[in-house]
Amino acid sequence: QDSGANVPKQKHDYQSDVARLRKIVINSLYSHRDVFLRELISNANDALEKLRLTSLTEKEVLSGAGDLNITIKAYKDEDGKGRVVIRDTGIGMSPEELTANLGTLAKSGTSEFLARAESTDTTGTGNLIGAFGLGFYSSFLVADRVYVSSLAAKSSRNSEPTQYVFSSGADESSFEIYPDPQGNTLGRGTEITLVLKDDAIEYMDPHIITDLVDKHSSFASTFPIYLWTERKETVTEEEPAEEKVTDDTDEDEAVVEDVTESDKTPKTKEVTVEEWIHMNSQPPIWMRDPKTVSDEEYESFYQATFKDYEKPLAWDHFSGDSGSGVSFKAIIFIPSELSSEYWQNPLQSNARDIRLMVKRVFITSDLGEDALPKWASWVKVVVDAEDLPLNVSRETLQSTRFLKQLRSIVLKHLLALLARIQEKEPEKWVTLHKSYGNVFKLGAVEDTKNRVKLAELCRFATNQRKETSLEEYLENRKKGQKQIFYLADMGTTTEHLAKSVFIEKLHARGYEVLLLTDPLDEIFVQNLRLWKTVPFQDVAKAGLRFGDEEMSPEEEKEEQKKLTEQYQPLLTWLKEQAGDIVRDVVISNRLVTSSCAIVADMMGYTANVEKMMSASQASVNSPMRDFAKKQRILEVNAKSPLVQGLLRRVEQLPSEEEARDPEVEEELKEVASVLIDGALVRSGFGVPDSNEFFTRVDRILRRSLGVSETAPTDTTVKPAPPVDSEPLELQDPESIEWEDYVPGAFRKQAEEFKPENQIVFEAEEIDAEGNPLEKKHDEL
Ligand SMILES: Nc1ncnc2c1ncn2[C@@H]1O[C@H](COP(=O)(O)OP(=O)(O)OP(=O)(O)O)[C@@H](O)[C@H]1O
Repeated sequence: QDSGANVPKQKHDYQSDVARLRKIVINSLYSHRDVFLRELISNANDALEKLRLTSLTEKEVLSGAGDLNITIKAYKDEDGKGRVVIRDTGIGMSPEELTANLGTLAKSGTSEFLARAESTDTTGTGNLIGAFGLGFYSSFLVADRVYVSSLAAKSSRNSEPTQYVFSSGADESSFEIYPDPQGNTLGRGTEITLVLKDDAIEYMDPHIITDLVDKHSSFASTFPIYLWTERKETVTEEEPAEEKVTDDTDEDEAVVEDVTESDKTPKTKEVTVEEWIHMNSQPPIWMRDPKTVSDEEYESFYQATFKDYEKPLAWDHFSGDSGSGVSFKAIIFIPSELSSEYWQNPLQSNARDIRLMVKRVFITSDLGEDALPKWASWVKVVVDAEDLPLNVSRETLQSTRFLKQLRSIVLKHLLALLARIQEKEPEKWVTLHKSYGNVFKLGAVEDTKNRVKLAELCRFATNQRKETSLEEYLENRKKGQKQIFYLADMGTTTEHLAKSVFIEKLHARGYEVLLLTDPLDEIFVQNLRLWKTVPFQDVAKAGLRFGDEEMSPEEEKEEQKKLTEQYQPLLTWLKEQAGDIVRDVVISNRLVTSSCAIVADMMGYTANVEKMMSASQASVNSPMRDFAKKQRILEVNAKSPLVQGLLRRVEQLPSEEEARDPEVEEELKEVASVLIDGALVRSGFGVPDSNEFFTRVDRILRRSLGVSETAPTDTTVKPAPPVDSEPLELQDPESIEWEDYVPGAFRKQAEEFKPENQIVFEAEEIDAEGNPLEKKHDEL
């Protein structure tokens, strides 16, 4: 490949993001130069896969070149520069595609990546490449100049393709596209020629190339990858060696066999034997016996196949028969982390990484929406089916029985793998749970078929320990306990929940309560309703039973009745005061130190559910919601001196109209309203009017301090000056040159404003006429 001096060349500027990316690549990634080879091999593999897929419906694309393979050749050109040429017989690119694919970046998250890479030092950038992948631009890590020659596959849309060249130097801000002066030499596909930088000449060494392919790319392709080599051999004159292109080294050994039988010493000479070595000749790992595959091989395979630069957390390699007569081999992988994209929209996420092969030939990784439930859409799977027809289209595939069976096969193995980690690998389990914990809760809600297994994987904090499974919770239940107690308040901390008024008594008595802070938790318990026949009980709701009550429910009712009679005047009076907020006022059996609390009735919403509903906006004005909102009960603690005191005061209120003292009544009402609002806050609800609430608190405080309740606060303030009628001098908005916003720029500016970075000016103060003043300031 050379510059093609006599052909018309079109010059294009790189899109600005490409220019930025190339700059990062060239300037700061010296220590990651090796990545170029795997990136180019991976692109070549993708192009071959695309060709093979297209050929299922359009045979014509296969014309032009024979085998589907990738070749790598390194040599010195006539100028003594090292060149590495990577060629594939894949789908190829038209000149328009060369321009669009290599001159622009179409990846999501590009700008964010670039901003992060630009603001990090070189050491941090390695991780960033890991997360992003540099693709084709990594060529410029090792090359001064890159030529990409490409001939698109023949198709109905492009029946006479022409071979074009993309050419660009590492230091250039533009690239050129022109017809290949050598004509259509490729037959089909793409050839990338890297003119190596002088300090990257080591990449010509076949041993280094072989090592790199072995380490990173031997699993990147199911197509053969050949490396061109030459070696010196001594052969007899009669039988000179020929150049061979073969993937079988044995044949070449036969070529050099000395077969001379003459008694004369045979004449020998040294010849150069050129040979294509097949570098990835092992069968794909999913076809091998799991016992013969090392952990490193699984890891490299996963990284190359799913383009994840992190190693997988765990995997399971198995084979089986689907029951519908399809035998298969499969590996499922759990990525080290759940991608952050997942939680942005978990209910929309479809499995995109089930790579279905038929007899080693990749068919598709898009098996439709129902390929896996949403909770498991992150799992990476390679599955090779022996007995499916090779030309299955996606539509027919989706209706095959095998696909439905595949779903349950994958889920069964995934759940077994998760359970195995939980049981046998505590450290890995902790890591796994950190990333996937909530996925199991989502799964238990979504996937009713696997609900029990998924719920077994869920963990919750409690008032007694950092973490428990539902199973462990039940093991710790107290005699007679027939409910799983929980308290949910999304967005708070478990420490905060542990101090809640609702668990006062349970905690004091030694009962364990699940403390749920994630929005998913409430949905989880509401859906499960019970675990192993034991129902969940929201301790912020009516219906709480400890299970060891000494009295029978009848006796309790009797006792409650007595207390209620005793406190009736207070209960009735409080109900008048709190009529807008609660449906009833009753004596509590859940409070120890707090004077009162507001609980949701069986049909009502707890504070947490109310929060969730406001967040979702789903049914803001529904009558059901209004009804449920009013299903709250004010519970008062009969043992609280405050409540007892209030009862006494209420009892003392005269009933005869003429004896009533409105001032005393007002004062008492104020106390009650603060008590009720306080109960709302304490129970996690919002107060209807917080301003009003604090005004009342203010009045009560004044009273307790003996300060006049009516004395006004001096509220005079300096009013603003009159409206300024002078017109402002406005700048023409068109003439303003706004700088493009660069993420991270504010942080940079803030850094610059640190005191040590401030510039100190020397200046003198001047009067209105511009004369210097006597007093000098040395700093401004
Ligand atoms: N050998 C090739 N044959 C055909 N098309 C190619 C080849 N190499 C690159 N391309 C095209 O150029 C595009 C850009 O390649 P690049 O390597 O920069 O990004 P990518 O492959 O999309 O992503 P990444 O490599 O980071 O996963 C590819 O998507 C593909 O369309």
